Amino acid sequence: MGTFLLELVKPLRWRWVLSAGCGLVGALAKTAVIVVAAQGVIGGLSARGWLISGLAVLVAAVASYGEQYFGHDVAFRILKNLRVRVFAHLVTLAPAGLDQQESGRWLQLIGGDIEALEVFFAHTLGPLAIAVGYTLCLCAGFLIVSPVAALAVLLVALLVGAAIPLWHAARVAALTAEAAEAQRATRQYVFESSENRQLSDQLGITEARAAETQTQLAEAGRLRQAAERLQNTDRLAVLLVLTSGWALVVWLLPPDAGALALSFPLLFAPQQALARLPGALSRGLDAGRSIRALLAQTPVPHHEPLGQEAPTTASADWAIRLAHVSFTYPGAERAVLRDVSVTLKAGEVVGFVGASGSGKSTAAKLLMGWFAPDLGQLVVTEKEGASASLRRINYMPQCPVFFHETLRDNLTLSRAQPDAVIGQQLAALGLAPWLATLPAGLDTVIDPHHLPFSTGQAQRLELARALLRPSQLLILDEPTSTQDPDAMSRLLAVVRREFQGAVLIITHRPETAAQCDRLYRFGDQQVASV
Ligand SMILES: Nc1ncnc2c1ncn2[C@@H]1O[C@H](COP(=O)(O)OP(=O)(O)OP(=O)(O)O)[C@@H](O)[C@H]1O
Repeated sequence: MGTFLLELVKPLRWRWVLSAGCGLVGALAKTAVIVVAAQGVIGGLSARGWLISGLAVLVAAVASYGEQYFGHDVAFRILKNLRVRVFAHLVTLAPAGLDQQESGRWLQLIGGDIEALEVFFAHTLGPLAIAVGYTLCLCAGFLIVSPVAALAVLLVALLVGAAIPLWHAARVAALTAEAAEAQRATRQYVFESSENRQLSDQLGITEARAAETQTQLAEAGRLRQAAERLQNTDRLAVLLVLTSGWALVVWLLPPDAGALALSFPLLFAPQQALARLPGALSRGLDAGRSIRALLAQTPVPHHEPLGQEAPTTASADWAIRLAHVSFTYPGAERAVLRDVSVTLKAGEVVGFVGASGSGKSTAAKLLMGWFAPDLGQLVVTEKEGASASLRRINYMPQCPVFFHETLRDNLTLSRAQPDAVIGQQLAALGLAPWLATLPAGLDTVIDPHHLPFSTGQAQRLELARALLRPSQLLILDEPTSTQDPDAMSRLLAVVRREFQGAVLIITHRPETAAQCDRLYRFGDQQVASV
């Protein structure tokens, strides 16, 4: 873990050293101001004393600024670098690696863990380095006056800066872990509730979910408050250590070191700043562990990436085939498919039918190259059987997905495409009358939480999106589940007319299956051609 964290800060080490250096100089300058002021209280200040304290105030101010500036510079650069790395890695894991993963986990990682690491570098490592350097300088200062008093200073510094924070951490560790878990669960719940707001409205459970969110937030708050309360006992312990140390040092110091004796209780601010260190340290280490685990996650073996060449439509000879394929999901014990072969050819509409869980979507994912088969092959051919690379595939998932963008951008996925072409596609799918009701037309901004269309229209819009993007294979996952039989026939007729590539339909509906050219029936790890 240490190596991973050091690796993050390595390119920024000089900025970090500058921040810690400024912090140390600032702390020493503040101490000089305190001692000179104590001297003033005891015997009045000479002109030299005023000059020294004036200079020390100036140095302390500049050094504090430097510490904050460089410290935050390091922290925000780490924040940026980590976010870029994590997002880039998520892209390499998608889609198979993110399949069936909890969104709350990603939110916690991106929102909570990366920020915890930023805090770790800005408010944990820096103060630790400053406190260690400062304690050494303080002991050296006292050593000149009295070696025994220097030992007492070291003891107080260790108690305030290490023993009390560690004692605090031991009591607070379980609470912190529980609070982090509560936060993750709350994020997942809030995320799901807002994503499925429409469904909650339909079922009349929106208020119940809102109340549950309040309860979860209150629980997370309660855990945080419990951790805060523990700090009061720490403050008391620090007060006790400082007053006993003070009495001891006053007794040990020679009479002419009155300024040091008087200022003693105010000399341990850098050590007191470490009060929360172990908590932040363990939170930082936990966050580091989850981020490292994500970055170490290797992409699921999949087919070679889709070709980068310009989008293409299928030639008449184009075909894609799973040949004698067996597949078990990573970590699962039972194979979903065993020695299965299916072929899809340009111009054909093929249906996958079979019971729920029989492996229809899995076969589609293998065709899309999300996963590589354990045995057998994914074969793509064109022009009289010559092998070809897997190019553009369009997948229309069961649940339509819309972004908070204009209708145009939702349909073209931000590619330049003439409005006339989009309009024709919508008209072909029977959506022209609906489009005419939108005052802003294609410029209408779609709010994913308040969709301005029905579920059936949403599926047709998704199909329009798929047809607007030239591809060789179009996979429709239950495309007609919310369509009435007439609308369904029209929809399939449009697909046949508008699309030249191979079409795969995954369906449970006999009416849809009846309209396919060929069917594959899935069941018990096997597939039969019907
Ligand atoms: N990412 C995954 N990781 C592990 N197991 C999975 C994953 N996706 C699906 N499965 C399992 O693989 C089996 C086949 O699932 P699949 O989704 O392919 O079935 P299906 O025939 O498409 O079902 P449905 O008609 O309900 O969509 C099921 O037992 C399912 O639980």
